[in-house]
Amino acid sequence: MAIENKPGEEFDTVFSRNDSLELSSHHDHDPSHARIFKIIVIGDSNVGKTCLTYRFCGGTFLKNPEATIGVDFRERTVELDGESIKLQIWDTAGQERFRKSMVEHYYRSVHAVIFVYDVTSLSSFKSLPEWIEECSRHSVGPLVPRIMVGNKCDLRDRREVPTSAAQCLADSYNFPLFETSAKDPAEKEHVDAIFLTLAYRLKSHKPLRLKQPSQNDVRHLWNQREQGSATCQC
Ligand SMILES: Nc1nc2c(ncn2[C@@H]2O[C@H](COP(=O)(O)OP(=O)(O)OP(=O)(O)O)[C@@H](O)[C@H]2O)c(=O)[nH]1
Ligand SMILES: [Mg+2]
Repeated sequence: MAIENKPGEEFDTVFSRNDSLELSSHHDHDPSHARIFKIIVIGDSNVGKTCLTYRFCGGTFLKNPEATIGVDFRERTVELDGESIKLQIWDTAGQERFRKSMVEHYYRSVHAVIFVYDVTSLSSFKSLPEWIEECSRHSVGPLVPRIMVGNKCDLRDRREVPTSAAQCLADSYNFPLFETSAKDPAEKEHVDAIFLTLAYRLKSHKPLRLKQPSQNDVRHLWNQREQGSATCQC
C-alpha cells in the first residue's frame, strides 16, 4: 500500500503496496525495547529500490513490483551484540511526479541513506551525484552514514557500469560501495550485509526512541518526585 503519509503516523506502521508483507517472527526480538533508525533508499526509478528493501525485510524477491508512489515503509528488527535494533526503511519513489510532495519527509530526521543505481543502466549511475546533492541540500549532516549500491548484478551480459567506475565515484564521496542483486537468491546474505553494515554504524548513534524505563527506573524517578515535593516550599 503506497501512501501520501499522514505525518505522525509514519513511525509505527509497516506499509507495502505491492504485497502482503509479513515480517517473520525471527526478525523480531522484543520490538518494544528496540532502538529505531530511519534509513531512506534513494535513486532513479526502476533501479530496484523496492526489490532490495523487500529482499531485506521480506526475505524473497518481489515479483512484478509497481512503481512506488510517495513512499513504502518496511521494517526489520535485527539483533546486534545482544541489542535489538529496529531498522525502519523508507522505500522512496524514483519518479519525480510520485515523490515531489514527499521529499521533505524523506530527509527529515534520517539516520542513514542508501543510494541505489542499476549496474545495467549508465544513466542511473550518472544520476547519483544529483541524488547525493539533493540529500545534502536537505541538511542531512556529514555524519549521517551513506552507502552506494549497484543493483541487478545478476544481469551480467547487460552491465553498463564497471565496478572500477563505481568504486571511483564512491571513493570520491568516501562512501562504501556494494554491488549486488535483489533477484539472485545467492545474494540474499549480501543484501543483508548492506543493511547490517549501516546498523552497526548506527548502533553507536542516538536512538530515535529511547528504551522503555525499567521498573527500577520508574521507582527511582517516583522517589525523586516524592522527595522533591517533600522539600518544596511553595
Ligand atoms: N534482473 C534483476 N531485476 C531486478 C532486480 N531488482 C529489481 N529488478 C527489476 O527492476 C524493476 C524495477 O524494480 P523496483 O524495485 O520496482 O524499482 P524501484 O527503484 O523501486 O522503482 P521506483 O519505485 O519507480 O522508484 C522490476 O521489474 C524488478 O523486477 C535485480 O536485482 N535483478
Ligand atoms: Mg519502488
